Amino acid sequence: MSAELDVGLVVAGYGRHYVVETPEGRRIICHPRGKKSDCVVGDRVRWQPTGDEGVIEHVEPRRNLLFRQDEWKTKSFAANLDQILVMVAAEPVFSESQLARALMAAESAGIPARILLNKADLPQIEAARERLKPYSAMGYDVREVALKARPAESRAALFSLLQGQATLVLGPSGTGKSTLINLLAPDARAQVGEISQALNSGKHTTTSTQWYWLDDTRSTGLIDSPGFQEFGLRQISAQDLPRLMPDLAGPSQQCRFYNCTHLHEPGCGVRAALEAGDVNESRYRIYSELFAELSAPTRY
Ligand SMILES: Nc1nc2c(ncn2[C@@H]2O[C@H](COP(=O)(O)OP(=O)(O)OP(=O)(O)O)[C@@H](O)[C@H]2O)c(=O)[nH]1
Ligand SMILES: [Zn+2]
Repeated sequence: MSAELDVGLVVAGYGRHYVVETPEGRRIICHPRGKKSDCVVGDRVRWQPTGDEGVIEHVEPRRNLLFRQDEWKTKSFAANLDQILVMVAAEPVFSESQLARALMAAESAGIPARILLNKADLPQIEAARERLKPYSAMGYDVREVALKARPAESRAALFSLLQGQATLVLGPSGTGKSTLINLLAPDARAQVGEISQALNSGKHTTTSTQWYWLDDTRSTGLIDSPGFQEFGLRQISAQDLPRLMPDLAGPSQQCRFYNCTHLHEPGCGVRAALEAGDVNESRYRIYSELFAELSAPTRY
């Protein structure tokens, strides 16, 4: 690798096209060298100009990478993250399994995660709060906002959480991700810019991963990624599940058998904690479902 190559940050990815930002803030369309498209938003890269565009020659080693994996494919969200903000809302009713999976993927990648509960102005907030109680009890930071109903207050509360960090926002459709981006990065459209709009013509803009700066000094980054249906966790082995679930980790140390599956063995610490009410039933159900899913042989 030549030291003369320019450095850059990957700020958007559209299939095989990437947008790379220079340290001065200029954005250039780049293509990776070779066939494999192996860079993701958040990557630090070395590139060189080829006319108006550029070629990515080298991807710097990553600090971390958040991805999901099913039987057939691995999908990367972003790299070099400081934290993940998993968004849910009072309505639509969120899937606890999806929430748990996002948190476990983050744990497995070694990235801190927080939970953001939106639409606190709606009456359904009570039920959502109740469902999130086990998550605060197991140590997750759960914040409530009303992005649309109380924007100024929500903005202030979020800024201190995000300042100086690179944060990936994950959340199902309808939770308020666009509302969040527009509230925190009022120039979001301009940041996506003509380059990206041209690359993305014909497609809906939220189908690509996009990095937004929240401040003029470009030190606070918010990354929005496309919605998805399934959050596969094939990168995790069934035996590793309790380690990635903070409420099960402790009890699983108490099991009589070192290779306890926590499903039927005598002297199981996890099931004892479940019976004592220290582990929530829905969490145990999520564990059992994931255990079955990750223990099943791949079908091809
Ligand atoms: N009541 C209430 N509604 C909100 C709040 N924040 C956002 N909404 C509404 O929730 C709906 C979804 O918000 P979006 O920001 O479009 O959600 P999204 O997550 O980007 O959804 P997609 O565009 O489908 O990915 C919109 O109708 C918003 O007006 C809030 O604080 N309270
Ligand atoms: Zn056990």
